[in-house]
Amino acid sequence: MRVFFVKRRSLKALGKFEDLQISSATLKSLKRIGFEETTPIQEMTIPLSLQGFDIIGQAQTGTGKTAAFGIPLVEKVNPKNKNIQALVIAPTRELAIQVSEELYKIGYEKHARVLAVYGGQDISRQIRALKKNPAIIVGTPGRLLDHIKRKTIRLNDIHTVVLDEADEMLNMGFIEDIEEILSSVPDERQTLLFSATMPNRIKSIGERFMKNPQHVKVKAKEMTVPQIDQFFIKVDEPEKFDALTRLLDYQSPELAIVFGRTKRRVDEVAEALSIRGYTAEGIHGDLSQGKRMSVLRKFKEGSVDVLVATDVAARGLDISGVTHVYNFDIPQDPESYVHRIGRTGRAGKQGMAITFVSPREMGYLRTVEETTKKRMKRMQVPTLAEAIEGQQKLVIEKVDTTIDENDLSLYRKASEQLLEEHDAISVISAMMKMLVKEPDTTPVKISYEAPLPLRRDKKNFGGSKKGNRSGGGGRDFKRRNQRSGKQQNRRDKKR
Ligand SMILES: Nc1ncnc2c1ncn2[C@@H]1O[C@H](COP(=O)(O)OP(=O)(O)OP(=O)(O)O)[C@@H](O)[C@H]1O
Ligand SMILES: [Mg+2]
Repeated sequence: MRVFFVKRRSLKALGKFEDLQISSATLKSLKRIGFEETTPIQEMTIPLSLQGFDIIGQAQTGTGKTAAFGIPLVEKVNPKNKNIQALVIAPTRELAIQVSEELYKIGYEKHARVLAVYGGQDISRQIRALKKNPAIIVGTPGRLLDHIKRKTIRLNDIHTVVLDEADEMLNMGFIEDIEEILSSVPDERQTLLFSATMPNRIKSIGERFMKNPQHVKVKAKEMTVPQIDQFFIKVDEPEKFDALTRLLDYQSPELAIVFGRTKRRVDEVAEALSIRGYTAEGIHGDLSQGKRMSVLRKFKEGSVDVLVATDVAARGLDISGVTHVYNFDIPQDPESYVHRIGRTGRAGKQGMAITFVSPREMGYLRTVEETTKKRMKRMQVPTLAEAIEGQQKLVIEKVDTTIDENDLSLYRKASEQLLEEHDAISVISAMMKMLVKEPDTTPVKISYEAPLPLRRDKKNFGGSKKGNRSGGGGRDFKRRNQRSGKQQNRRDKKR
């Protein structure tokens, strides 16, 4: 196995798509999308993929892995062939939809037909769509298997299989489905695995399904992108909700995702935020597909500005405008942390991630830091005064733009009258008070959630960056990885 390393930190471009032997039709599609230059993972994997190599592609979140596998995939599609030629497997329905949309855009000029098949959508509708001869199928494992068993998907002509979020797909919750799907695909195929994280244990599982895989890793000092400012707040479980609302008031995120550990947690936090006057909605695996899609749509449009989610939204989702990620509960796995916070700071944009950690969970925090090779800075919960100050700043910004962008002549007379009766500061203060969303203390119900079990080994607690990376974390991982399939399934059901 050859290992390629490219030393680049983020989305900084390396080269031109024109130099990568891509057809003029696809170049035209890329132009239409607005991709001008390649990202490092694209630069490195597209030529190898076009040459037919099996690839394990690893690069930080938000650095263009979808197009890295998508462009060669589209290039290799023969639009005249009526059979399915490529398969992309993704862990969640929303991600399958998103990837299919991006492939559609990349394949637009080549007329490469793309179809997403996923659970929760009427299967007969999918069967009708499958009869229209899509060349590329993007799907979730369960529904793909369903179609394979019904023989509504024929895999004989498939030349490429992509596992997006490969480490997740090869983990215990999904591995059996993946094995079954791959056994139905011709052996003479190209297999591509992509993810921001690729623990060695999982990589070797992946290699079982590959021939002479080329490992392309965009090398960076840290596993997370440098544009994400990472903080933690040490907070007792019962204080978490008020800490969250203070942060939301103080930081006024454009769009924020709050990750919770369980579905109940997500429901309760979303409900409690709504009661306190935020436009928040929850998303998790127990909701109907229609509801999941409508929540996500509202979030993308900005009519919901806080999305409360389980790990179902942790991987792959690319929603522009997500400025803040809050880990209401610290994730159990460092990989989950990397993907969760990677919902912000995408495509070179700035982002902020704040992780709540209860005092006895500090071991998990250190394990995350050891894996990502990045220290989180400690932050304090904003004070009430700071929260109000944050809201005032928002009002001041709004006032500035209103003055800049509007004709206010109709309001002058009333304003002058007010100023005859009161001094200017009193008038403005009163208006500020009316406009500022003052912290709300309406009682809400958040059930107590026990912190994660104490990590036995708490090595590397000090401040040294050079900690023994396989210390406490390594041992814990081993224990975790030995969980039975049943336990893993239970974990999957929780989200
Ligand atoms: N060459 C490019 N030029 C500009 N923008 C790009 C380019 N390639 C991808 N992007 C944009 O960057 C964003 C992130 O891309 P993508 O979703 O593929 O990231 P990813 O590496 O798969 O992240 P994750 O690990 O979270 O799945 C998307 O909005 C995508 O449109
Ligand atoms: Mg991705």
